[in-house]
Amino acid sequence: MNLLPAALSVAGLKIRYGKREVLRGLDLEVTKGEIFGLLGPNGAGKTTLIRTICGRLKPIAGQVSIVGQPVSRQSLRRIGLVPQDIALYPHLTARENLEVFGQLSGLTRPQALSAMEWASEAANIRERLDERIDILSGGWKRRVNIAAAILHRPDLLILDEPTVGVDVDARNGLHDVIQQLSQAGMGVLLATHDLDQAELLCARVGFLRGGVIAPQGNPRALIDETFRGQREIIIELRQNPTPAQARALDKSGFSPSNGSLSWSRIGQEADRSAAALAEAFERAGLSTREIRFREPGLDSLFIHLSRESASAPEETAA
Ligand SMILES: Nc1ncnc2c1ncn2[C@@H]1O[C@H](COP(=O)(O)OP(=O)(O)OP(=O)(O)O)[C@@H](O)[C@H]1O
Repeated sequence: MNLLPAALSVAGLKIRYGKREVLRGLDLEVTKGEIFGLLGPNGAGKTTLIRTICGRLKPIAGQVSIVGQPVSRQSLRRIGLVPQDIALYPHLTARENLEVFGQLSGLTRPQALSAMEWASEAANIRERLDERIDILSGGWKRRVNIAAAILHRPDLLILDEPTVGVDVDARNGLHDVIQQLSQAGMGVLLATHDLDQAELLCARVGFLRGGVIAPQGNPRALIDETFRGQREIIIELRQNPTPAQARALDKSGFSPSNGSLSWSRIGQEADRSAAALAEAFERAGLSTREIRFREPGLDSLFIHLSRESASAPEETAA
């Protein structure tokens, strides 16, 4: 049993924009040392949730606690936020940026120096400290942004899409940094569209849809519970389907997975049914380049849940 307060605890959170309730009784807990992956389609409310946790939006109901304390000037200081857009001074060096952020977070000069030392090590940016931000690549900027956000050693680190616009090597470097910060005891809330990243880094993930986070759990366990041994069939087409063909594919349970040439569906089909499927596609005027099967991943679950949400009726507050 964990008797320490969670890094973040959200209970029954409701947020409304005008008549539209975007968060409808949302519950979430991120423990210290945990990386929680916040997933959800565009417009589901991830930014709204992050803004509420950071005290920028006032809920109409529910509570947010940061290390056991309700949102206040004091408790907000225990959060480090790395926003989606790089928030650094482009004409200053990484070191100068950290100095500015150190001053802004109210640290004395000696405290700021030791914080800079620690944060540069933790974000692995020592070798670039004296370079100007505007000449750094996306990955390095992101790491400097993380260093700036952790200067005050927060208990909760919120990362909003940290690997957007970052190449593969830099993405791996960022993953190492995030993992080390969680191992050092920070709770990490990672909002991401990168499902491979979530599967790799997060012990738990949650899908924000319909104003709540459901389901939540270990990625592998959620995949196994949902698909129960079924496999994903992926069909690569030779040419884009017409709108009518795309509608027919959608009706048969297929979703486009990577542009409109690749379609996938979860099913019971065995390898030997690939030929029969290819024939059925040919009859519908769709020539197939490849049909393959694989174990479903978090991306398959995401597509499955997004389809479910899309077919659910939209609710509006009275
Ligand atoms: N200030 C606002 N006034 C009215 N509606 C808003 C406001 N901010 C966001 N919304 C709406 O609330 C919903 C949730 O928006 P939000 O930006 O939180 O989603 P998101 O999950 O962060 O999306 P994305 O992944 O695209 O960043 C959207 O339908 C959006 O249009």
